[in-house]
Amino acid sequence: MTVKRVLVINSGSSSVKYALLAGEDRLASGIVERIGEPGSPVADHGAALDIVADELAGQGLGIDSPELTAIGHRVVHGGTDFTEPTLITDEVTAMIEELVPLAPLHNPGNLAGIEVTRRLRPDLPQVAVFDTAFHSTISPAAATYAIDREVAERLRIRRYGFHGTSHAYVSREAAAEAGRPDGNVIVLHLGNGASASAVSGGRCLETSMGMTPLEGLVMGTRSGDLDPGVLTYLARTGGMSFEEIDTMLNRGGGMRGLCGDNDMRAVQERLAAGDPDAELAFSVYCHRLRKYVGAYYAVLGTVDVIAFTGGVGENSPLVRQTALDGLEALGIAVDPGRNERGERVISPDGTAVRVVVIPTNEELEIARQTLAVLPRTKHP
Ligand SMILES: Nc1ncnc2c1ncn2[C@@H]1O[C@H](COP(=O)(O)OP(=O)(O)O)[C@@H](O)[C@H]1O
Ligand SMILES: CC(=O)OP(=O)(O)O
Ligand SMILES: [Mg+2]
Repeated sequence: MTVKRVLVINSGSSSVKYALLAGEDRLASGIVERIGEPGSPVADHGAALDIVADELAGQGLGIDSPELTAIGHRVVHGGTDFTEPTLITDEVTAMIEELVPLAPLHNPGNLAGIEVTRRLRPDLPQVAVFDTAFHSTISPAAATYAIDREVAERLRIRRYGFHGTSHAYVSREAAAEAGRPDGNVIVLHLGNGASASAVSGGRCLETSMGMTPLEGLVMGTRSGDLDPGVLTYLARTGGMSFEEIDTMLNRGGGMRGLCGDNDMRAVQERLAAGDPDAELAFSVYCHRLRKYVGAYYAVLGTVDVIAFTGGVGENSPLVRQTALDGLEALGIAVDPGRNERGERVISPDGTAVRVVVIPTNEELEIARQTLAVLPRTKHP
């Protein structure tokens, strides 16, 4: 049996990541960054996809390869229309287009990627894997904002949640490794964007991002949770336009807003040097995390595993230690030696809750979900 090859395209707001997988093996992968930023040679997502195509061709693994079975695309917002990976047709791209107002920073880039690869390979099945899909199981109690119901329904305002591919992959790995595939897991996905989820028996019960990827944890450049009264105050008294407010919260908030640096490595270097702005930023970041761990403990009732993932979660012992500090009464603790050495299990033996570090693999999960769709559908 030949191993099926899947090309995965992960278009973000300002980057495109790609990976070519043969079964579970990565044959090639890369990233094109700073798309559309001032001074960047990469003008838009179309230009980024050209670079991806060139890089693959340069390794003899071109998009035109007859060995390719399918192409899988990350699509950030699937609204309530898409709760499963979906074979891409003209009708599907039109529906993704309709969701652009709900994810203006993300869905246009996803669509640009889809357009390029469909043009290059109209013969191949292409599948959309949605960030929101894994969270479609959260209850009405968790999904509903307490605002006017008619307005909310008309404008599709509710909690959708994001990073679902990562939460699905990491929660499954964490539960299986703990010997508790039906267990309760809290996943902390800490990258540039950051989100938490509460998962029970493989089903998502709660997640920290909301209608957009702005709610919840403190992120690199996004504020996370905020009193909604701040928005009206900024407009009415601060004299800011909605565009300015949007930019301030999405691109000039989070760690960047608090201390000027959005990269956690830089923040930690300044912290070590005693910089008070970095100290405040770091403490706000970790306090918010600890608060969500406590909240999701209550949502789940009992917790088997807490899993850290994403660039910060995988690489920062200091964040992991600080975020879970003082939770011994809940059966949560971090062993300093294991944590510093970056071991897979970082809790001490004998504690009730296992704390683990699991590198996320969104590309592998997208490839798996892409292949899972194929037997169920016929490429038109
Ligand atoms: N050794 C490290 N220590 C602390 N933070 C790190 C380290 N390595 C990477 N990071 C942080 O990871 C973040 C990027 O996470 P990543 O998951 O790669 O991003 P994305 O959300 O774009 O996929 C950055 O804030 C970076 O500072
Ligand atoms: C949805 C989202 O926040 O994605 P990212 O972390 O890639 O920006
Ligand atoms: Mg990411």
